[in-house]
Amino acid sequence: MAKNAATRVAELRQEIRRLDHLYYVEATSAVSDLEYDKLLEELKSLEQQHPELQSSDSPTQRVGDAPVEHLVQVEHRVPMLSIDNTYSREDLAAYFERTEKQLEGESIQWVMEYKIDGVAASVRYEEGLMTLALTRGNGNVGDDITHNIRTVRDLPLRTTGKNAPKVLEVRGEVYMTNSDLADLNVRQADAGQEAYKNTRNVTAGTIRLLDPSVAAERNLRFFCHGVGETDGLKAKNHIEFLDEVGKLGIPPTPHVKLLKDSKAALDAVALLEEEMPDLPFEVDGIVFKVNNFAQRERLGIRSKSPRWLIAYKFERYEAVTTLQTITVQVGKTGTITPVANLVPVEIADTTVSRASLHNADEIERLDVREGDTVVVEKAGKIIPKVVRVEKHERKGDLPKFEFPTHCPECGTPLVRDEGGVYIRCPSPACPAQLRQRLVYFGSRPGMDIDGLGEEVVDLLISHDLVHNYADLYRLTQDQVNGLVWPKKRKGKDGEQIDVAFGERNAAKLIKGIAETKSRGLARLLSSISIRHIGPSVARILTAEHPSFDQLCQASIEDLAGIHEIGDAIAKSIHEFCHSDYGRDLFAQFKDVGLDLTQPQVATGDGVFAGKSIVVTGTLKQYKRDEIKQLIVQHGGRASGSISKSTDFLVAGEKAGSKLKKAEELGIKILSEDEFKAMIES
Ligand SMILES: NC(=O)c1ccc[n+]([C@@H]2O[C@H](COP(=O)([O-])OP(=O)(O)OC[C@H]3O[C@@H](n4cnc5c(N)ncnc54)[C@H](O)[C@@H]3O)[C@@H](O)[C@H]2O)c1
Ligand SMILES: [Zn+2]
Repeated sequence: MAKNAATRVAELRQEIRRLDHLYYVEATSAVSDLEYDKLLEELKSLEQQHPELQSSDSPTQRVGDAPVEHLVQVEHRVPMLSIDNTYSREDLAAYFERTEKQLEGESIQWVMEYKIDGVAASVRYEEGLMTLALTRGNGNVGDDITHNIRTVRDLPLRTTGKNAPKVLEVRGEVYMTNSDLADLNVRQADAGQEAYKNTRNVTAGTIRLLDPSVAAERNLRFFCHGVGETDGLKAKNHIEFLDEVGKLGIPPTPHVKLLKDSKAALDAVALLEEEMPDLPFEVDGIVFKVNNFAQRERLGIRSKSPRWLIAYKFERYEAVTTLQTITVQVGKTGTITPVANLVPVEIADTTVSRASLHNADEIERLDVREGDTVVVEKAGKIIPKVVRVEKHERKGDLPKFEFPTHCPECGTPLVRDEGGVYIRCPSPACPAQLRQRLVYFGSRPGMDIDGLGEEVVDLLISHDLVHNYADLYRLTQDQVNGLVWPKKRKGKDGEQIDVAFGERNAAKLIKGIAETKSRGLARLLSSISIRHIGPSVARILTAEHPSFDQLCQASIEDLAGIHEIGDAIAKSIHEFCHSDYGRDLFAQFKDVGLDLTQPQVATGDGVFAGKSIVVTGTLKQYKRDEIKQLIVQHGGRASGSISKSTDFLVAGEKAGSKLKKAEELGIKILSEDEFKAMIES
């Protein structure tokens, strides 16, 4: 075993050194960062399991950069370290937990920043004058790149303001914007030279050139995100530091957020992820840092990275391909999304043939046209998107994309959301919206239909069994039994076997649907995706107009006159009631036996207020519907099945499995008489 491990360790070290050389010296990469980090992780864990194999020159112990021969090497006064990284939220959470343990009993504020995908540099100011700029090198010794850093226009040669610190070494990222890269690539093409793949590669290559005029032309930029040797700095934490350097005229890293604890930090990841696609520069992740300098000191350093910060990296991959056509899709609630249909291209082991273009404004912004060469990116779990157009490769004058004016599915004229960027199909009968709507109809906040989830909805639609909500109530056991799932099962000999929906599931589904017939008008109205009509609005409307017919008789003024009902709601419900679609749908609902009235109760009142009650067995004094009505009238919810959240079971004669289950769960059981006594009390 140890022998195998030794071989593998040697193999890994050799491969990682090769990749390091390509990455740091030649400024290219043979594999993705994720793949590289996996190799490094494997090496680390082998070295941990086999301490005898550890060695100080292993790539796990060193910061990767290597000096360039023709440049002058200078020792760092304070080492420039690496950052430990993770690709998963679980690991990130585990890191926060570890750090909190190390600083037991203290509260830790976290700073969240983008991890700019550029090249690290340390820039030294003495008495306000830029004196030296170094690459990170191997962390202890870097290359002198002062001549190139002087060309970075957003870095001052002399700091602004009065009280310049005696010594200030700012650490940060030299980077290039995406549009500068696009311009550069146009110039490259004009000169008959190859395009640069990404901004980081160009930047890494440029800052180490001897002739500074190239760097000047390429418009490099800088963000400060850290600090090296200092004398005379006032800041006690990172936020103060960024503020202080900003006042000196040095650009601090942007979009910084201060989070009060690790929970807030985890929640905030989504904020930066959301803004990411709109940034003018590349980022490859998010960095979290302990804000307080004294706490950083106490946390200290491990082999090659400080303990007080971590990089949460995105798996990010790019590819260049041709955009053949742009089509539009009708999505959730009618939103129209443009989609790029691409010449299939491999990105991160998957073949990508479609990518999102988000909305009409995005098409405008990218100025993307059918036939263009485009850069497609797949970052993390995000769906692939078109990040930019290689305009210099556009052949001739391609026509601009015309956004459709009518829904491609149902032909209804499209409308732009008030004030929004989205264009929607406003037709409630649009078949493209059917799936989303049925899924919501069956969900908990909707009609809460037992057994009707996304997959079942898909199955029913694909077999052409439902075209609207009412069709659900027309389904028969026979129709559903034999439905076959799209995914097959593997048999003993590897053969593909059909999986049928099955009798039990079918019975359960039909029963689950039927049980919702008595949910009442309010629930029904808020389940069928009428604009502005959610559960509470529906309850208010039906309290005033307790049947669908009464609701239809109300004028817009009547409706808008109801307390808490505004004009937009009044208009929306009125329009619905008087539309062909609305009338027809409710005629069908009536036809299949849905209760289109709302029992009158002061919500939250009555003996059963907030309680869930199930009825079972044969009752002597009440009909089923009657007792359910009574439950609702007394503030309760009549439910079909027993669960932990059931409060009472009303058990008549010959009560069977439900009674047994209720007993097992310790649910209070009421006889008919007890029930009667309660509502009459
Ligand atoms: N694909 C390959 O072949 C290959 C080869 C070698 C290295 N790599 C990648 O490089 C990584 C190792 O490089 P590294 O040690 O430079 O780590 P790193 O690049 O992942 O992170 C450290 C650097 O992030 C920069 N940074 C950007 N924004 C920052 C911010 N807001 N705050 C702090 N720092 C910020 C700093 O300059 C710092 O030096 C590997 O984990 C791998 O992902 C890839
Ligand atoms: Zn439509």
